[in-house]
Amino acid sequence: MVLFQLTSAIQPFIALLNDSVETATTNVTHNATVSTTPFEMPSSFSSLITFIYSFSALRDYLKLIVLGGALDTLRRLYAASYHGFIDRLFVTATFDSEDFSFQWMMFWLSSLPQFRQFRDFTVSTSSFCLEDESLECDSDVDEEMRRRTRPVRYLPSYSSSYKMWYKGRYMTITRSKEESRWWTDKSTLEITIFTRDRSVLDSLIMEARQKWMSARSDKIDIFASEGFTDDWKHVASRPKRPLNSIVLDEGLKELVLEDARDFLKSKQWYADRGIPFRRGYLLYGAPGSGKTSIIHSLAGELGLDIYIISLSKNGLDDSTLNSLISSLPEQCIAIMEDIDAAFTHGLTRDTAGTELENPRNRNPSRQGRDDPEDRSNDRQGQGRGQGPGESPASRITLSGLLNALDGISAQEGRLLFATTNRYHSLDPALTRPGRMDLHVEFRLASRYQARELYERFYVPDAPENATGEVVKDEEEEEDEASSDSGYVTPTKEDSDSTPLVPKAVGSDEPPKYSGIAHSARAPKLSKKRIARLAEQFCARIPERELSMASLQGYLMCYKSRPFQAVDDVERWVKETQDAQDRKAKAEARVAAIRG
Ligand SMILES: Nc1ncnc2c1ncn2[C@@H]1O[C@H](COP(=O)(O)OP(=O)(O)OP(=O)(O)O)[C@@H](O)[C@H]1O
Repeated sequence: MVLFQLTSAIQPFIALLNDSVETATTNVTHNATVSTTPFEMPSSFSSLITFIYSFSALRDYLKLIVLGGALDTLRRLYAASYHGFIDRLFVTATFDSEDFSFQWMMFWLSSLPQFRQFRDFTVSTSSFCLEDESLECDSDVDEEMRRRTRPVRYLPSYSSSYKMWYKGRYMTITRSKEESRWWTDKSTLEITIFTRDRSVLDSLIMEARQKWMSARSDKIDIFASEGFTDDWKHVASRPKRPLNSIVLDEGLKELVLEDARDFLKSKQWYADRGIPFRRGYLLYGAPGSGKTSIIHSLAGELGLDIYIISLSKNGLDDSTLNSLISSLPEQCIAIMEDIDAAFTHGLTRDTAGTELENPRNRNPSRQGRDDPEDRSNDRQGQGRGQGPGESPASRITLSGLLNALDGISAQEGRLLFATTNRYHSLDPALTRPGRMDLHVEFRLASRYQARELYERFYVPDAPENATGEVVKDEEEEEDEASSDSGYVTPTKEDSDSTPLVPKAVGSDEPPKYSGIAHSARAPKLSKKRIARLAEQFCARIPERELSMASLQGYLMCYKSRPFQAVDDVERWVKETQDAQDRKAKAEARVAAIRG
């Protein structure tokens, strides 16, 4: 039946062929009488085969196909046995540029002395180019150039394969770019070592990791998500912030640090009791009081990386959030800043399923207070610059967030830090123990904090005697008090023309000081003297009215003028209070108009 259909199908073509052969023959013989027999349609399968086989060219094609197939099979067999053989002799590892290990390997490679002997490189200033070992000629580069440009490194190029010896073993390194993914810069690094012992590869990776870690021992790595994907991306490296640079009420930072340290050591304790090995910290209180700063500082202190979870990120939904939290590494610090901002409508679990709106149009004068008006505004979808009808950017629901925090797939071993300026607007389900275990309040600056901040601000850079004190006699200090380091604040005109023109005491000619650091221009005071000034400074600061950030901002204007900072602080406090009053009155008027 099939054969019948086949033959009927090709019949028109054979007829066509007959016609064309007849026509061609007629043309070629120029009217000569030539008998041309038309093709006869084969009536059975065997006669079809015989018919096809009667063409000599087809016979040759068939032979070619069989021969080609045999050759290709032989080639494949050879390749398979060759790779099998090679696989037994070599250990091969591939590092993907989207994985962190790629950075270790690139950094390690570029610092190998034998790597420098090659002749073909890619020159790079990317983030894994750390400053400890860059170009050999870098020593000739002056300080300013160093500051203004990124360090340069030689990395493996895409076009070459590098052959070298590692601990007596032959090794090849090939870097290749993934051409199919034109929208990314994804590349891979393949390292093949001539050994049957996989521990050689282990030790190579450990060495690369160690080198990377020690080069970055003073830095913390920060990761963030891209919103639509559940991948973590390395976004920055920041120098560690010493914990003592943050001034809080006595014992507060020690409490958080000890709690975190204790948690990290207690995995077994949690396992024995069947308690999920996770810890959540809720840092709440006034804006600019050090919540974010202490998290960064703790990360440095505990040697953990920071993973920023931005709930208001465009495109983030419950399932992406869940995957993001599940894919956190076992020991890390996850931060959710301004967690209240995600709940623009004062969302509670009853409204779970409601999508959250784009946050962050905070009113600073209200932050840090439990303001009922704030919450009512929020419920109406106002007060953050987003109308009730506007489309949400983030699609997180409260139940989605709660599940992500302590659901079945939530990562174990992580420390979660959430910050908020509006503690009381948070849903109790979010703040309950198990999700937020330790609640820490950050208040506006006390006099104690103001004094500590002042002392740290003017602490001498380098100790000049054995006890670490910069010793000055009182007379010298009095001179400094009268001149306050001999520099004046620039006027608008000054700053328009030159960055800052200092005036030497008793001289009409302003000396050029280009490149002189503030610390060099500041008077060198003894610790005792600084302590006395700090006492005067803090006595003029009202208790719990100003934020630490604003005090820091004030002192920044007096970097090299500690005496003037004390003299002017009273006026500044008064002006700040007046400004706050004016703002409060304006807000009250707006509220009254709104009814
Ligand atoms: N307690 C503090 N000790 C030292 N510096 C502080 C302190 N609080 C704030 N600062 C300084 O103020 C700035 C802002 O601090 P930070 O971002 O940590 O405040 P925050 O409480 O997180 O503010 P927000 O709630 O607005 O996010 C930082 O530069 C920090 O150095």
